[in-house]
Amino acid sequence: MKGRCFRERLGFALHGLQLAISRERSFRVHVLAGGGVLGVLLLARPPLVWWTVLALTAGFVMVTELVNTALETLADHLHPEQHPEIGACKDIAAGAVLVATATAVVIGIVFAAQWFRGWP
Ligand SMILES: Nc1ncnc2c1ncn2[C@@H]1O[C@H](COP(=O)(O)OP(=O)(O)OP(=O)(O)O)[C@@H](O)[C@H]1O
Repeated sequence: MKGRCFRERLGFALHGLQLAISRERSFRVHVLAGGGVLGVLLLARPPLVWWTVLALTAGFVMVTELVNTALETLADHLHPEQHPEIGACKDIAAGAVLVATATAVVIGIVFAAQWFRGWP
C-alpha cells in the first residue's frame, strides 16, 4: 500500500466498500438507512446544522459497521476455529456498532422532536 498514488488507493477503498456491501447484510441496511435519512432531510428542510449532525451520525454508524466487518473478516481468516478471545473480539466490535446505532437513535428522536416543534 505504501507509495501508491491517490487514484490507486481510492480504488482499494472503493473495492472495500463494494466487498462490505456484497458480503454484509447489516452494512446494506445501514446504507439504506443513510438514504432514508437523506430523504427525511430533503423533506424536513431543517437548519444547516442538522444536515451536519445527521451526516456525521449516519457516517459514524457506517464507519463502525465497516470496522466491525473488517475485524470479523480478519479474525475468521486468521483463526477459523472457535476461541473465546475471537468471540470477545467480535462481541466488542459488535458493541461499537450498538453504541453508534443507539447514539443515532437518540439523535433521531431529538431531530424528530425539534421538527415537530418547528425549526427556530
Ligand atoms: N471463532 C469464534 N470463536 C468464538 N466465538 C465466536 C467465533 N465466531 C463467532 N463467535 C461468537 O458468535 C457470535 C456471532 O458470530 P458471527 O461470526 O456469526 O458474527 P455476527 O455477530 O453474526 O456478525 P454479522 O451479523 O455482522 O456477520 C460472535 O459475536 C461471537 O460471540
